[in-house]
Amino acid sequence: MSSAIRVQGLAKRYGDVRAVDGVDLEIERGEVFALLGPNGAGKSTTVEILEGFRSRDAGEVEVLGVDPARATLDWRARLGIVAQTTREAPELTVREIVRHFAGYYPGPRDPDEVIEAVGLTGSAGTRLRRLSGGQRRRVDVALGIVGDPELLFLDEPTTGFDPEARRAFWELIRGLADGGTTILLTTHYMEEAEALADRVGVISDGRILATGTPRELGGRATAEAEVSWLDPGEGRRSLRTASPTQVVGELAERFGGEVPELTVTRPTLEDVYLRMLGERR
Ligand SMILES: Nc1ncnc2c1ncn2[C@@H]1O[C@H](COP(=O)(O)OP(=O)(O)OP(=O)(O)O)[C@@H](O)[C@H]1O
Repeated sequence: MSSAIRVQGLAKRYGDVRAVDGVDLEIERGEVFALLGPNGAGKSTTVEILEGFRSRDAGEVEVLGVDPARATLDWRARLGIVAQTTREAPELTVREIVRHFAGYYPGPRDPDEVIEAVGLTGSAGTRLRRLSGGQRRRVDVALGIVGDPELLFLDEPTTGFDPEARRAFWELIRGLADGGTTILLTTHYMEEAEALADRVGVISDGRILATGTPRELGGRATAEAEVSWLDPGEGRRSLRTASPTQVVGELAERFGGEVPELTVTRPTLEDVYLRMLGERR
């Protein structure tokens, strides 16, 4: 299978600002890829170039085998885009707007099924202006997937969701991924990247600092673990070690069984992400 997205040496300037400064990126078909980076890192600029909404200054870009700078309607119909929320058509109901958007695509999904998939069946007859922020966001997702896209762009999809809605959304995205949809996600939530992404890329100042699976990024999988426990005489103790199993074994022997308040942790995705950004500055 060919790549869904292939980017080489991508660059874009706004005046003196190098918003994207030599990005290389390859995303396989069927992959869920999360692009992580602080505000102003160049995520939106990169994604909008891939979507064909922004021009580039340099670099090679192929999305579903097509250069987005020469986008056609056929190509566009193969993409799904969930951008930041718009507030258009407040008087339409959920069902009306999903049906309306389905009409733009050659092979749309069943609108009622899509409404069900985003958990809005109970609000299908409700006007958009009456929905909560989180419900409105689900409509955005419904409009992004109603065309049955091969490639879905999700820009900070769960901002403003409560924890339950976020979990439900993750299930929806996993279902799409299981069905073979390629997904490029931007998010500021590390747990979202960890829950959904096959691979993540960290971008800062328009450059990719690292890519890898969430488990392995920045040497996470092989990083030292921290073993922590409560020592009755000395209070909370902790120890960094490359062999936590051995340390826990020794502690268990010392305590003759249960080690009080024992925890074993490795750096979180957020830890390695923040370290990478810190080293960059
Ligand atoms: N239309 C524009 N005109 C001028 N500068 C821009 C424009 N769009 C973006 N920039 C600048 O380009 C840089 C990258 O912005 P971009 O929006 O791509 O970042 P981002 O990673 O998506 O940030 P955020 O997480 O805040 O959405 C920033 O310095 C931004 O100020």
